[in-house]
Amino acid sequence: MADIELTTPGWTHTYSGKVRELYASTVLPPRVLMVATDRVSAFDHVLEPAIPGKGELLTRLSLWWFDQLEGMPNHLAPREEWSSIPPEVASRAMLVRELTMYPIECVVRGYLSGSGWVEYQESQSVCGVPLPAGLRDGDRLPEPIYTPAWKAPLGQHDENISYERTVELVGETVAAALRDLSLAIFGRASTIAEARGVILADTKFEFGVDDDGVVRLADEVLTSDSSRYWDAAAYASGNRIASFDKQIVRDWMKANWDGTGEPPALPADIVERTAARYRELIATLTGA
Ligand SMILES: Nc1ncnc(-c2cnn(Cc3cccc(F)c3)c2)c1Cl
Repeated sequence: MADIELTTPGWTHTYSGKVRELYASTVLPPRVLMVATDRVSAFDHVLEPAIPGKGELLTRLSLWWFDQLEGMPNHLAPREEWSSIPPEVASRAMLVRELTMYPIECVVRGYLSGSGWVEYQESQSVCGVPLPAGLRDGDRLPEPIYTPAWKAPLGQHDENISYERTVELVGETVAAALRDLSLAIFGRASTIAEARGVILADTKFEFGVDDDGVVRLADEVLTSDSSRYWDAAAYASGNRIASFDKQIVRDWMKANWDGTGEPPALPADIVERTAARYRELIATLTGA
């Protein structure tokens, strides 16, 4: 896509995700530019039109969380290098160290919802993790559970795998580190979010390793694209669908698309309500 290349020299486009673009630096030491677009995806489709400001809002959220999670090595490049970020994408880009990424989506669930609820009804377990009987949709789990997935090549579905399978993929030491880091970060993020009236229901982390062997938290972190956020007050009063993430879009799609062919365009009010929800989440969490 012609408009993918940056006008600022020194960057080569390397990856297109559904809603993000990756570029490799041709001049700096091994650095990667992660650019978030305003595109929104649901049900494995990129939807039209884009959500104005989404890329910037989710980038600000990631950066805020990286700061909150001090002590956890991450992939952000040193701040003094950030002046090299192309101005054309600066508000929605992160300059990061190039890592060797682990092929594991480190999913942590603190609540039962989405595909987890469907699976629980059939097997009283989620991704092979047995759960107590009698849980209802949206219930908080007794303890957060780690339910990894194998990171399929872009465009394919990630595949839920057992912890034992992650050991086969990355070895016992790294598999244990990814699990323990994911659960620890989820615990800290949940506490920070709940102190601000927001429930972190579930999220997905990705990690990589640098040339010195340091395991670093990578990719986007705790954004409304990689996580489910709910309003704690609404949840407490029994409203289990007041979510801060893409639920507005998902619900509209479910009501207006039979899942075949190209999805319909989102109406203007859905676009605006979704943009407002993203702004509200960032304001509630970061205060900005
Ligand atoms: N620090 C890093 N070093 C090397 N590679 C990555 C890396 C690779 N893939 N992804 C996910 C992705 C795919 C498509 C577009 C995106 F913006 C992001 C992130 C990272 Cl974060």
